[in-house]
Amino acid sequence: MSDIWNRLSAHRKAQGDRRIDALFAEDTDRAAACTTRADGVVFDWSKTMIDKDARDLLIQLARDRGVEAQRDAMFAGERINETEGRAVLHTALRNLSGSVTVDGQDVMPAVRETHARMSDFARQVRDGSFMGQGGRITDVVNIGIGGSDLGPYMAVLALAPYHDGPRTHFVSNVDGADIADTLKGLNPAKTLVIVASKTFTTIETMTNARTARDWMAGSVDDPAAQFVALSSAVKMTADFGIDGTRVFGFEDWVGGRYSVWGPIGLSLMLAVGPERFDEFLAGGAAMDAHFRTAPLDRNLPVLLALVGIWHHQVCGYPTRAVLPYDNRLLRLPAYLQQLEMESNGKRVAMDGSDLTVASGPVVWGEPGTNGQHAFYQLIHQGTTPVPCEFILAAKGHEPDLAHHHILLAANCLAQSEALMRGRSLDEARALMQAKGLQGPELERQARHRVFPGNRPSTTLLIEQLTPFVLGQIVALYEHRVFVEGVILGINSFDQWGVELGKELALKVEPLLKGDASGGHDASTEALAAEIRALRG
Ligand SMILES: O=P(O)(O)OC[C@H]1O[C@](O)(CO)[C@@H](O)[C@@H]1O
Repeated sequence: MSDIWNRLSAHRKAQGDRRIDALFAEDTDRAAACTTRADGVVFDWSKTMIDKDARDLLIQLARDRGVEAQRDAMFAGERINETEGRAVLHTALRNLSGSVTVDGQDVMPAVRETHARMSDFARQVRDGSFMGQGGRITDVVNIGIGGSDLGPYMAVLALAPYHDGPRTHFVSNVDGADIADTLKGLNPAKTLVIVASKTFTTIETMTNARTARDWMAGSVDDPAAQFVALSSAVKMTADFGIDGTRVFGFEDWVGGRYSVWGPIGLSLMLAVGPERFDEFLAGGAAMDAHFRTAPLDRNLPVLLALVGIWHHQVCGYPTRAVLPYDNRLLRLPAYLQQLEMESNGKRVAMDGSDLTVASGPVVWGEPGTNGQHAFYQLIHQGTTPVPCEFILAAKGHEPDLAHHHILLAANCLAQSEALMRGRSLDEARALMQAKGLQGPELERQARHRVFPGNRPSTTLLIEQLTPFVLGQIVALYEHRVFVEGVILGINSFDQWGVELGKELALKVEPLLKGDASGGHDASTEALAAEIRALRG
């Protein structure tokens, strides 16, 4: 562990049982001093135990770990994904007027050409000049998993007020229930199926794609004519029978969980239209520009990452809750789970040595106010603090329901205030006294009503959830994950940890079919035998 990590942990220890609210008492300017802004996005991290010394140490950590140099290397198209020998250039997909070279070759003409083809295709589907074999396309089914599902699904839900294209559905799970429930009620002759898979080999996606093709073949003469492929493996899309005019390719320097900005975002483009999609890209590009130019101590992704590092690696809190007070960000926590846990859930550093600090935290969450009636009990009174990251828009999209929005916002602010302040035993006693209790019963009841408080939270405030702002938010989290990865010294862009389970699933399949036996542990063999018996 380097000196700076030791100093951070010594500083944390020295804070002892000091409280967050004491930091406000000491510094009346704290709320403003601990608020970082980027093009209308406001990030308040004042309700944490990051005091001035901790902040300086964290900024020093980012500087020492080479965040600025690594950031510049990423944007310059260097092969920073060393275990896969790839550049990391999802940022190129949202900066269409830019120029980036990989191995001396300008990659932007191809990016622009694919974007233009996608936009043309989306316009044709939306205005009816591209039709299904039974008429105008009414429904789009995106078949993909992981990054080929979570990004577009999250964004389509988030931008519901802008959705004026065909209905959009998402199928990801290999569980037949997913595709069966989705296709039920759809007219195959008016449905467009998108097979979204970077590799075009992912077993869940290819199984679902074949099922969709069979479903369509029952109703139309040429099912492949209503299929679209989004992939880096263009040859495999041809083998599946999809005509090259409906194949939108992308390069291997776009990681799956970073791919919503390009062809994998086609379902979003069909839903909201190419112009709104471009606003989403512009929001991402604006956050890129901020990330590239703002000094570290005023850099939003850097500050967000450092707050994460403080809570997980320094304070040792095992999880992080993302709590959007915006029902349309329903899938954001799931999207961030992949983005953060697939990127930074690694136990070795880039050079193969063991990490000497903890890897990324468990990320989870649910929109407020629903979560308040489910798991906030633990957040307020459980024994392990959970740093909470609130996300709130100042305005909703329903002017007639503004009173709902005020209530929503009031709940969000109240939760962060309650987490910080808590309720002391004396306050709880007073409450019980007011109810007429006394003696040992008063004491017992009061103890249940104590909130320890001093629980950290941050608030990300936006004006309204528009396509541009959604782009800013997604790019913000991408860069946060990148900065955390650089500080931890890991490669945030590979995902070897998903391979073993995939390989073994292929070996377990024949066991379940009764075509093979042996080669597995006794528990797996016994469970497979039980399943075979139950299936009859
Ligand atoms: O787009 P593909 O190649 O089907 O991959 C889907 C997902 O599978 C993974 O490779 C591993 O689960 C993810 O990184 C990726 O987003």
